[in-house]
Amino acid sequence: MDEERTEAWWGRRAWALLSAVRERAPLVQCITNLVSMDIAANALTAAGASPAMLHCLREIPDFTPRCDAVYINVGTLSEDWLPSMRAAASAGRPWVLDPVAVAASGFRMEACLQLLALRPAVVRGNASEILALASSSDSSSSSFKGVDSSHDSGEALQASKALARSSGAVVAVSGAVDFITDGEQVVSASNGVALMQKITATGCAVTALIAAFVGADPSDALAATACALAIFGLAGEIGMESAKGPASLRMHLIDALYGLDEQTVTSGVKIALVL
Ligand SMILES: Nc1ncnc2c1ncn2[C@@H]1O[C@H](COP(=O)(O)OP(=O)(O)OP(=O)(O)O)[C@@H](O)[C@H]1O
Ligand SMILES: Cc1ncsc1CCO
Ligand SMILES: [Mg+2]
Repeated sequence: MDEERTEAWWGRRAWALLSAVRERAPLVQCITNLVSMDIAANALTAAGASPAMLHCLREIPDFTPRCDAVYINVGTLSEDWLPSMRAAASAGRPWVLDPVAVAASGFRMEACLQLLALRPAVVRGNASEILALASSSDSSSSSFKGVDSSHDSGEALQASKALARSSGAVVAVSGAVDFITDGEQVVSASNGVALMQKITATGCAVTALIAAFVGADPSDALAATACALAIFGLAGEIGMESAKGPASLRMHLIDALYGLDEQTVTSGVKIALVL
């Protein structure tokens, strides 16, 4: 990094990336879990991207090469879908992995490790998922509780750096503070509200948004990932001003994402270099 990446620099970068998404409307193929399809597609559309929830193996050779980015999420993995995931990940487009509940089973861990070998640009998970993937073995971890994290994001910081180095991907750990690393640099994104954890598949939706940002500007996956996480969190903060609980936060977050303007983004995103 040559120029100094101050908080103001990140604010301008986040606005530039959101503007690029709105202008270019990147086509994002999502092979994602059945729970997340609606919120992920709506988050992408509200941000200005163009989602396509296609997962049929026979469509991938025609469709995936035309996409700007691919998003693969193993939340409701099945044997039928895994070949589609592998084919889409191998289609030569930048792609992003969400290893939901990777420690749920040996099958899921093996699938995620196979996908990881197909060189995702970005991996985004919660702390428990990144810890499990980095240690990449213990499918009977005693602290494993399902799709939600039982660890704070900071606990997975070293694991995320190790995973970034071994996989070549940018790795993001979400939580109260999101950490994003390429194995060398670590950046934090501190936007968001705790109630976002009470809306199912917000993590899946923000990973889809990361794919859209990478699709709009594949030149710097670390910056795209940090800005997508901060912008999604900022939309959560604004949505929280009108929300009465998780269901209305979901609605207001999507409205806020749609309505973000330059002043709100440049002054609202909280991204910093972690020393
Ligand atoms: N305590 C918190 N405070 C602020 N923001 C949070 C908090 N916890 C999570 N978030 C934000 O919520 C979003 C989802 O992150 P989370 O870590 O809950 O993902 P996840 O566990 O993969 O979710 P899911 O599996 O439901 O999709 C991220 O944008 C993250 O920054
Ligand atoms: C609840 C749930 N189960 C499988 S995927 C998913 C969405 C949150 O990750
Ligand atoms: Mg998740």
